[in-house]
Amino acid sequence: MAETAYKLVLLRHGQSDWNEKNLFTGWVDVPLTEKGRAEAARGGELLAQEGLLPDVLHTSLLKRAITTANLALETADRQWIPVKRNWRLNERHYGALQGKNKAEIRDEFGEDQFMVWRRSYDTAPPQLDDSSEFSQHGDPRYAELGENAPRTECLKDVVERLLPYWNDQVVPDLQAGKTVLIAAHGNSLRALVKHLEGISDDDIAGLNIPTGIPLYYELGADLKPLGAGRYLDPEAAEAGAAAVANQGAQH
Ligand SMILES: O=C(O)[C@@H](CO)OP(=O)(O)O
Repeated sequence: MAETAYKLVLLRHGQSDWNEKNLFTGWVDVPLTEKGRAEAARGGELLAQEGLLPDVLHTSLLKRAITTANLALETADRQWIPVKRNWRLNERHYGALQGKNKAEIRDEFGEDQFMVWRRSYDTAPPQLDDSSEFSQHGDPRYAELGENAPRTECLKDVVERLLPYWNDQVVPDLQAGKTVLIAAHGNSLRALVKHLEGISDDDIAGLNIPTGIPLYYELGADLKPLGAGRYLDPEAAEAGAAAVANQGAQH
């Protein structure tokens, strides 16, 4: 008998305005660039070519993920599928770094501190003040969070807030035999991949997720990957991940 194989596709949004400008973004709701829109459409093309047609979509509450999913599904002719959106799929809240240039932060604080803030598992950047122009304080989409809305997060915080959504909302869709598309972000997807693949707290620092390229997993009945995750365009994914890793060096 064939092994159970749940089908899961992870898609980081295409290039955003602030990816292009090399700014820490987090929960700031920035749009895609034209390049990002093209990446998203190409992502949909890859899904269609592979016959990986999503039955249900889960997105964050941020327009770069929402637009990416819309464009990909339009290309794959799957605009009609049901959609669930949740803040638990949002990018990591980048605290006081939101809106700051990555290369300038690296220059000002040094490579070590920069890497701790950017890729350590359990050290969050300083909190973002509610009065900052880059704060989400008072944003109606986070009303349900009240005073518990994050003002900064480390990756560990993201794992902790993401897993209840994974278990309660995504897993039932997989178990119902649906091909699930999750359109989200560099760090919320790093958190999910860490969980799925059992990557250690140290090793996750070296994992970077490229923009706009579907990452496909087959999961067994125990919800663990049956093999390695597979990017539908592996060459572009390798180049894209290297570009993400290198962002602090780009002036
Ligand atoms: O700025 C951000 O929100 C994220 C993703 O773009 O950046 P990083 O890859 O540096 O964690």
